[in-house]
Amino acid sequence: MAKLSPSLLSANFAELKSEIEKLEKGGADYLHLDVMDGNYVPNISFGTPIIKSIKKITTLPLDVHLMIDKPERYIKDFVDAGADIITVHGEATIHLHRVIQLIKSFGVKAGVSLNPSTNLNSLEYVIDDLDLILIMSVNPGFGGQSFIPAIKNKIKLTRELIDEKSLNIILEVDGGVKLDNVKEIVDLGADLIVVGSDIFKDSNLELRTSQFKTIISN
Ligand SMILES: O=C(CO)[C@H](O)[C@H](O)COP(=O)(O)O
Ligand SMILES: [Co+2]
Repeated sequence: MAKLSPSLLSANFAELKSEIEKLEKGGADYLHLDVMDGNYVPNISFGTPIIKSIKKITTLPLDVHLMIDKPERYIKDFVDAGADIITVHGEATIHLHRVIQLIKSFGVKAGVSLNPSTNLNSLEYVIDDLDLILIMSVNPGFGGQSFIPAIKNKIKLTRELIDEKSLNIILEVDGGVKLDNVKEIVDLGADLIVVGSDIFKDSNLELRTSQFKTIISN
């Protein structure tokens, strides 16, 4: 059964506590936290102080998606802030193997994210060490973009690779997921679904979250 990780990127940050409560009531399984540095991606979002505050008001696991250059510089800070999963971009570091080991040395789950144009083969020599693979289905940096259709095949191939090797890896899909395409994405083999704008565009966050949960649980 697939799980839901709402992205707070599209939340109203002045109402963060009540918005998180609504996501929890709607059945969210994780919270997806998009950290952007204005360098690896063109946008700036938020960092450790916000994550530390969120950790105090929720029991949901924090799924931290680092869209930052040289993420090795900040892994300990995100662990200390309360991250349960830390996902780095394979394209953002020269020493991907070392970063994965660093994340795992803190007892935190390690993920690698791939941009739409990055080949799955780039994970060949690290895949056995991963807890999660995040397939980007939009170019990272902004919420509210459209799902790139070519990524459907990448999701399918990633699922096949994980299953062929009998690996215990969560397959997460992030970007452009909406009520009308989420079923297809789950059927392609995704385990963890990120949804940002298509939840927060609805004034009833709890209902919208539960609608996604109903679809992905069936
Ligand atoms: O990593 C991201 C963007 O880089 C976000 O997690 C993602 O875009 C979610 O937002 P939406 O569902 O609106 O596409
Ligand atoms: Co994300």
